[in-house]
Amino acid sequence: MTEISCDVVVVGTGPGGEALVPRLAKAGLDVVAVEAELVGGECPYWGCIPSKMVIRAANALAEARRAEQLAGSVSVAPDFSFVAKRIREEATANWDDTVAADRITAAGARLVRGRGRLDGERRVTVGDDTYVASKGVVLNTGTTTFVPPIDGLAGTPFWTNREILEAEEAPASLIVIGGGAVGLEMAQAFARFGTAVTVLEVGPRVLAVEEPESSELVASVFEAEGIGIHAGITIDGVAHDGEVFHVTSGGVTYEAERVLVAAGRRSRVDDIGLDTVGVEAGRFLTVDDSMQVTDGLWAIGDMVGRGAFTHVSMYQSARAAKAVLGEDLPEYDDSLPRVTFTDPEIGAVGITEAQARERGINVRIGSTDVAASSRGFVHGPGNQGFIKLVIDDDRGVIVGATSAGPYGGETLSALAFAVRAEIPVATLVNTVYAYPTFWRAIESAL
Ligand SMILES: Cc1cc2nc3c(=O)[nH]c(=O)nc-3n(C[C@H](O)[C@H](O)[C@H](O)COP(=O)(O)OP(=O)(O)OC[C@H]3O[C@@H](n4cnc5c(N)ncnc54)[C@H](O)[C@@H]3O)c2cc1C
Ligand SMILES: NC(=O)c1ccc[n+]([C@@H]2O[C@H](COP(=O)([O-])OP(=O)(O)OC[C@H]3O[C@@H](n4cnc5c(N)ncnc54)[C@H](O)[C@@H]3O)[C@@H](O)[C@H]2O)c1
Repeated sequence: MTEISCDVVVVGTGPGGEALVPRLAKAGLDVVAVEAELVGGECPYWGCIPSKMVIRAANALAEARRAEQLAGSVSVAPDFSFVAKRIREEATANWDDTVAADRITAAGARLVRGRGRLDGERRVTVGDDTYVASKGVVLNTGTTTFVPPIDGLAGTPFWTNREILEAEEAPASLIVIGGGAVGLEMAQAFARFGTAVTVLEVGPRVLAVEEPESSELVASVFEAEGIGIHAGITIDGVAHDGEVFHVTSGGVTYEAERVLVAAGRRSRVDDIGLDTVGVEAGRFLTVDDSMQVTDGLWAIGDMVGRGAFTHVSMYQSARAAKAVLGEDLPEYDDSLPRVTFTDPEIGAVGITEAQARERGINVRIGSTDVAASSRGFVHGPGNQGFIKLVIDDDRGVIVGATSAGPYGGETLSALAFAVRAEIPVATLVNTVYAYPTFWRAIESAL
């Protein structure tokens, strides 16, 4: 066992860790980055980027089909190989992280390939080496796919987000277990490539973390596109006969060429030696607003349970950098903007109506139908959407908002600033909204 000294060890380089390492190295610290798989984590290789490329391609197909109603006849022949190629050549370099790894070493940090494990305070072991960090350790070990304990599932060749984003062709049929962001985004995108898709969701509604209106909108659009949505069901068993999956639920058997397990994520907190520093993690690792777990130990990203999004991980990375460098930190922004990239996009920020009522807020709701707005009317096919504002009537500010519709994630930006900066509703009402934009619908909702 060799002991190697340094200032900071970053264990896991998801998007936040990947950004943190050069930032600390450029500030003059001796930084060691430990990565078990690919530098950059899930987002660039099996998450955000390739999934959004599939969605971009699928939406182009959907728009081409809509042109039939707007601009004349169009012939669409979906071919998944185009996006499969783009994912290989433009997004992931065939799942090769050389460029990202070089960025780390070029910044003066050391990159150690392997699985890191805490070995007492400020110590991380990788293989035969133990890194002793004078300032401390930052954990960014992320999540893995949660595979629900469904009878028979474990022994089958099911797909996770990784296999579906490595696919070279769209399967003829697909059963999606889980109607959250991963399941819904992939369900619609593959359906637009011609895959027959069925979504099975154990909860009472899909996209349950968002407003009920968002769930209803997505379900109705999906059903109109021929996607089967079954919520409030229990999956009794999964079998694979060598060619076809058989998924049974309440006396019904669904059959498909592929099954995608998109039933949530599990934090990688079990095998990273937290016991050696006296920390017990539940589903997530608890941190304070400076991302500190205990003295000399920080954590960022999905594993801290403050929103499993790349932008959250990056925000926390910047905070952890300041904390490690001993710089002052402003208050934590917990406004949590987020976008589910279905079509229509479901953008949301802050808290939902139900959460506001649970908190005892004197709630006033503003809402409007995007399809009925001037821009929605002009847009025509694919114009479904709504804007919903959750207003704290006592304080006169918006505490949560949903922007669902075409470019709903972009329209969200105005609402994200309104929530974050607590712009008074009176000011928002006394504002000019450009005509005819989608964001002008915010005025109607107000
Ligand atoms: C299909 C899909 C689509 C998504 N789309 C979006 C999106 O559009 N927008 C968005 O904001 N978010 C999206 N997300 C979520 C986003 O990918 C995550 O929030 C983001 O990757 C941040 O994760 P993280 O930094 O916590 O860890 P991860 O990305 O999981 O990275 C953790 C890293 O740590 C490494 N590691 C783990 N254990 C060890 C160890 N012991 N030693 C060394 N290394 C270790 C892993 O190999 C990995 O590289 C998506 C996720 C999925 C699955
Ligand atoms: N656009 C984006 O920003 C984006 C896209 C994808 C993922 N993400 C992030 O990744 C996280 C993980 O996404 P996810 O969709 O895997 O998880 P999720 O937790 O959002 O959704 C999982 C769904 O699976 C359901 N489920 C669980 N067990 C089941 C079972 N046995 N049978 C049927 N359904 C079951 C749950 O009720 C839930 O609705 C998200 O919470 C999000 O933060 C973000």
